[in-house]
Amino acid sequence: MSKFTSLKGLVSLVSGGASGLGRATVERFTKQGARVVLCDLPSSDGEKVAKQMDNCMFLPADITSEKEVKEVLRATMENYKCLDVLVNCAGIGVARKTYSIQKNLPHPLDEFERVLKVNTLGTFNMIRQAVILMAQNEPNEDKARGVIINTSSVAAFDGQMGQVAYAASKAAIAGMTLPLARDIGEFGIRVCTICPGVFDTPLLAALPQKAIDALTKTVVFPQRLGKPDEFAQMCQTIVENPYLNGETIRLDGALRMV
Ligand SMILES: NC(=O)c1ccc[n+]([C@@H]2O[C@H](COP(=O)([O-])OP(=O)(O)OC[C@H]3O[C@@H](n4cnc5c(N)ncnc54)[C@H](O)[C@@H]3O)[C@@H](O)[C@H]2O)c1
Ligand SMILES: C[C@@H](O)[C@H]1CC[C@H]2[C@@H]3CC[C@H]4CC(=O)CC[C@]4(C)[C@H]3CC[C@]12C
Repeated sequence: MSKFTSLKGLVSLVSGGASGLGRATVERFTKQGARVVLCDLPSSDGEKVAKQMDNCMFLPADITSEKEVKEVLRATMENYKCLDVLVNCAGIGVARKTYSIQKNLPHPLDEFERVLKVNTLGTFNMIRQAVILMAQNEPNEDKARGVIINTSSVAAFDGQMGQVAYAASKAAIAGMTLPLARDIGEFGIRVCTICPGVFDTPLLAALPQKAIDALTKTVVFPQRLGKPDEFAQMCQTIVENPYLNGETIRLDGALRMV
């Protein structure tokens, strides 16, 4: 069976794999026979989560650190001799308006910078180093060597009040998708980005229940929060469809945030 027609045996690196959408991706990929490197912060549940799964190892790193990501990729090569799939799930959110007139305070610049650094720079840091490994892979019959999946958000297009930093960071990830595909297509590496709507994860749980209920009511169909495995299923679909490249895919039940 040609490589990438199933997840079986593929060496996959999932950032943010200790929680939420990343964790669901690690679970689905390991169940489908992939060998998975779970990358997350040292302070995360990464070690515990990896131990609960077959063919999964935890390699701690802050995705914004060039040195730490380089070490994760080195260790991936040492343990698995290659890297086939990268799924970038690691990310943070913040709720902050551009200007709080009540406090006469503008959006803190360091907060804006932090969100862009983790979500956008961190995602690119993973990609720029993973490509080096993928480009060394033996190509399959279709000359394919690797697949990269990024996580943006519907906020990239329907950013709400208080989400200027988050929306900017996610719009940048969506904006990177096509130029990345153009840059690394010559190595046989495909790039796609998923824009999730509202999914039932610890990140969303930071919202008050009333706000979660209000957001859920704006999902057209099915009118419920997304299940993290539905995100993971989209990751599997992207890996297994060799003609899907350079695309940004909304996965949101037709939600358009107001
Ligand atoms: N949950 C949603 O409704 C939703 C919707 C759209 C997009 N997203 C995006 O999906 C991704 C996953 O979100 P989630 O809901 O699973 O969140 P989550 O908080 O459950 O998981 C995020 C994971 O990323 C890790 N992480 C954060 N900063 C990191 C860093 N610097 N280095 C390494 N790991 C880091 C965290 O430790 C955590 O394990 C995020 O990028 C988020 O913006 C989530
Ligand atoms: C579509 C999703 O990416 C966003 C929709 C609502 C956002 C949340 C809004 C409240 C924020 C509170 C906070 O300080 C942390 C981040 C948020 C939970 C934020 C995360 C992204 C979503 C879920």
